[in-house]
Amino acid sequence: MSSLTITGVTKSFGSTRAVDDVTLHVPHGSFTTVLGPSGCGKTTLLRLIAGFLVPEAGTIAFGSTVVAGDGVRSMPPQTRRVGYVPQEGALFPHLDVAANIAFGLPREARGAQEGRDRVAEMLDLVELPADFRHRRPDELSGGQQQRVALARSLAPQPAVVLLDEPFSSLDASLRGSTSRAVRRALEATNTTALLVTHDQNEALSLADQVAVMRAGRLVQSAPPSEVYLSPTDPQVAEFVGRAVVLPGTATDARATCALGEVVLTEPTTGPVALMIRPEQVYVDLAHEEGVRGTVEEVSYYGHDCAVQVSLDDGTSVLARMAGVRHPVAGDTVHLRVTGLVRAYHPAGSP
Ligand SMILES: Nc1ncnc2c1ncn2[C@@H]1O[C@H](COP(=O)(O)OP(=O)(O)OP(=O)(O)O)[C@@H](O)[C@H]1O
Repeated sequence: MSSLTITGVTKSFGSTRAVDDVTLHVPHGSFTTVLGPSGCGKTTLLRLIAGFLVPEAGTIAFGSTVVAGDGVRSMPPQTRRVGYVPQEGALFPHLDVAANIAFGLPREARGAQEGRDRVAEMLDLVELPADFRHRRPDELSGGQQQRVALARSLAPQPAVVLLDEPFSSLDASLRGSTSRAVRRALEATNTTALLVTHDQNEALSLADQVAVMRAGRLVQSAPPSEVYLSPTDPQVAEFVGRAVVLPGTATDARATCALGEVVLTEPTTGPVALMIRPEQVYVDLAHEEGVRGTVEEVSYYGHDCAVQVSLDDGTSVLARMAGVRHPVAGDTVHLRVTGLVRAYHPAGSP
């Protein structure tokens, strides 16, 4: 295993810059998710790392070994020691689970005890029963197939594992349990991994580091809580979750806006856009503390609910609260902001 370092990598298709000057470091043994909307260049980035594509600028290094770029002859995929887990359909349908997992092992190991031991070890690692080794892929559920695909990619002890939306074909509950099992397997083997997704919850819940891409560029890479609570701009804020963005005026550590006074993550001064997460908006049903508004709509999800409130000044604000006791449309409520708020200066201002 080794770290992965991408420096100033660019790749175009005709006039489309699919990956534009991307720099990203994935530390040894850590898990990074690459999050971005459709067409932002996520798959192209993975294909560059795997060696299926060659960058026109920049370098890609596994540990201290440069595998592509800067005058180095691009190392072909088969010599890069990369494990690749695609969306679905990755397994060879005519081979059983054991043969699929052993596929990437040296030929002499495959039929030998060494290969059988490695298959058993990998099945255990991805939390599948040992007797699954004799099943064919069509005798497995989608989630089990993806676990086998991961086992196959890990068997030859790759330097880096790349996962391209590996859970996108699974239904919601299977998706959660499969992704957590995959995460545990990668952690147990101290594997350096990069997972591409357009699912915000998946990106935030699995990763040590989230790399957000937009139109070919990497716009932020940081731990999940930092991307969520301190996104680099309001667009990232709205992409990684629901956000209330309000105009305000900042004076040092505080700012005023339609929701009253808020405390800022970093002091600043002047006109700002304030990014408030809906769960930071406290809905007071019992007291008349905070800014008054009228509930327009309540979306009830069981564990929590989303409450759309129209303030007396006409500003519409989304709040998220526990589903145990909630208001109904037409109720008068009072809102106040809890926790720290990120302020952005309007484009063009210092
Ligand atoms: N082989 C290709 N030839 C021409 N254009 C391509 C090629 N591969 C990708 N592109 C273009 O490059 C851009 C980035 O594509 P890419 O597949 O990397 O995006 P993505 O973020 O993975 O999207 P999705 O989430 O939909 O899979 C898109 O505009 C796409 O049309």
